[in-house]
Amino acid sequence: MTFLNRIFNRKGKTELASSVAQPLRRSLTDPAPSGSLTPSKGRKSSSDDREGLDGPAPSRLGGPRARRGCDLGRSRTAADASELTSRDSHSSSLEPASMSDDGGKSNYRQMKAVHRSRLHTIMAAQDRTTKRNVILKVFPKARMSSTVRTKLESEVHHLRTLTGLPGVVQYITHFEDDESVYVVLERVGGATLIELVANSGGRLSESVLAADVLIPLLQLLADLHRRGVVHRHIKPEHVLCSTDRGQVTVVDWSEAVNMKQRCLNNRAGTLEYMAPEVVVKPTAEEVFHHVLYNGMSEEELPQYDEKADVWSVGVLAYEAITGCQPFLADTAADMAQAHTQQLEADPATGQPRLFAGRAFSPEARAFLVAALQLDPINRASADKLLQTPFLQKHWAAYQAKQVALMASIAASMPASPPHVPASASGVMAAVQSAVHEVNQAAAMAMTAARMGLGAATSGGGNGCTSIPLSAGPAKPNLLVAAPIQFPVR
Ligand SMILES: Nc1ncnc2c1ncn2[C@@H]1O[C@H](COP(=O)(O)OP(=O)(O)OP(=O)(O)O)[C@@H](O)[C@H]1O
Repeated sequence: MTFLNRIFNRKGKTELASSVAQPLRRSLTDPAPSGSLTPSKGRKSSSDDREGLDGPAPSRLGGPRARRGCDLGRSRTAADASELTSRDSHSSSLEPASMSDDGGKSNYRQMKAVHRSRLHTIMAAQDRTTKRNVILKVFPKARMSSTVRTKLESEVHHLRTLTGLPGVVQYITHFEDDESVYVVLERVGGATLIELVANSGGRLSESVLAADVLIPLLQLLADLHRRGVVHRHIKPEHVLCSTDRGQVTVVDWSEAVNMKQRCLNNRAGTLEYMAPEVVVKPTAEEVFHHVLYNGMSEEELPQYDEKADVWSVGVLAYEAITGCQPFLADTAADMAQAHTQQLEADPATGQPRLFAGRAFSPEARAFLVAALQLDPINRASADKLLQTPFLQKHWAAYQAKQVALMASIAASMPASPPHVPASASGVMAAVQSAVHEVNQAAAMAMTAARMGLGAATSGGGNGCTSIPLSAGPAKPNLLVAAPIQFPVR
C-alpha cells in the first residue's frame, strides 16, 4: 500500500498527499529517487493479510507465498498449521457470539468505514446505549479462511488478556451475524504515527518523537515483554498517538504471541519492519510442513524472541525522524540483503550507510544503533532503550504530560454512586462504563508507577523503566474479565 493510500484510509482526505507524503516514502535502499515512490515500493499491509483470499495473492515474500492465496478452499491451511503446532491456548477465544439485537450490529449507529483491507473493514461507530465511540472490525465470513479466523481468535485472546494495560487498545466485545464477525474496540483518539509525521511536515522532531511516542511505546513493550508477549506487528500505522496527553495506543494484535505458550518460529508482520531474524524464518505454512511432514518438533526450529519488536521500534523511529523508511525490498531475501547493506560501514565514510547524509543528534543516533543491531543478542531490550540518553533527555517532558493527564482523569471521576438501570442493555451499559472507569483508574496507577514512583525498578529511580509485574495491579486484565464474555439477551 502506498503512503498516500495509508493516509486516505484513515483521513479520507487528499490534502496531505501532495506536499507531505511523497518524500516520506523514499527508501534509502532505492538507488533511483525517481522510482522510489512506486506503489510496489510503498507501504504494504501485513504479509499475512494476503493469506486466505479468494484469488491468488501477490507474492511479495517469495516462493511459497505465491500459492497462499488459494487457502480458502483447502481443508488444511497455515492457520491449521499454527493451531496444530502451537501450544497456545487461545484457539477457543471466540465463543459462540451473540446474534441478538441486543448484542449485534443494530446496537451501533453512525457506522462509517475508516479503513479497508482485503479481509476486513474498520468502521467507526457509536454504541446506541452507552453513546461511546467505538471501532468495529468487520470480517465478512465469505472471505474468512481458517487462517483469518485463527488470527482473529488470537487477537481477541490477547486483547482480553491485556485489557487494562495502558497503551493496549481496549477490547469491548465481539459478535457475529450471518454475514460477518464483528470485534468491537474502544475508538482511540489522536492520529496514527504516520499521520502525525505527515501533519508535522514529513518529519517529526526528535523531542516530540522521544517524549510523546517512544517513551510510552517502549514502556508498553517492556511491560509486554516481561509477560512474554511479543506484538510482532509494530509499525507507524499501528501506533495511535495522543501527543497532548503523551500517550500511545497500539492496535492490531493479530500477530501477538505469548512466548510462554507458543514458539516464535515463523515469519510474521510487515516486511519493512521485520527484524533480520524474522525475515529469514519460514512462513507459517512452511513451519507446518516441517513439523507435520518432516517429523520435526517445533522446538527444533530456530526461534526468535521479543527483540523483534525492538527492531521494529528502531525502524519506526528512523522513519519518523527522517521521513524515509530505512529498509525496503519486495521479498524476504532482498530485505535480508538490504538490512546488511544498510548497516555495513561505507568504506568512504566508515559509517553505516543508513546514517550517511542524515542529521541525527548523537543521542538519537546512539538510540538507533542500539535498536537496529542485526544480531538480536547485541540489540538493546525495550527496558535498556528507555535508559538511553536520548530518552532520558526527554523524560521530563513526558513526565509533565503524565502529571497533567492524571490530574484531568482524577477530575473527571464521578463522585456520586452510579444510577442502577432497569433494562438488560442498561445494565450492560452501566457495567461497561464502570469497567471503563476502573480501567482508567488502573491506568492512572500504572502510569504513576511507570513515571518513577516505581523507583525500585531497574531504572535506578529515574523513572525510565516500567513497573515490574509485582509492583502494579497483579493482573490488570482481571478488571474486565466479567463483561467481555456475554452474549446479551
Ligand atoms: N481502536 C481504534 N481506534 C481508532 N482507529 C483505529 C482503531 N483500530 C484501528 N484503527 C485505524 O484503522 C487502521 C487499520 O487498523 P488495523 O491495522 O487494525 O487494520 P488492518 O487492516 O489489519 O491493517 P494492516 O493489515 O494494514 O496492518 C489503523 O491504522 C488505524 O488508523
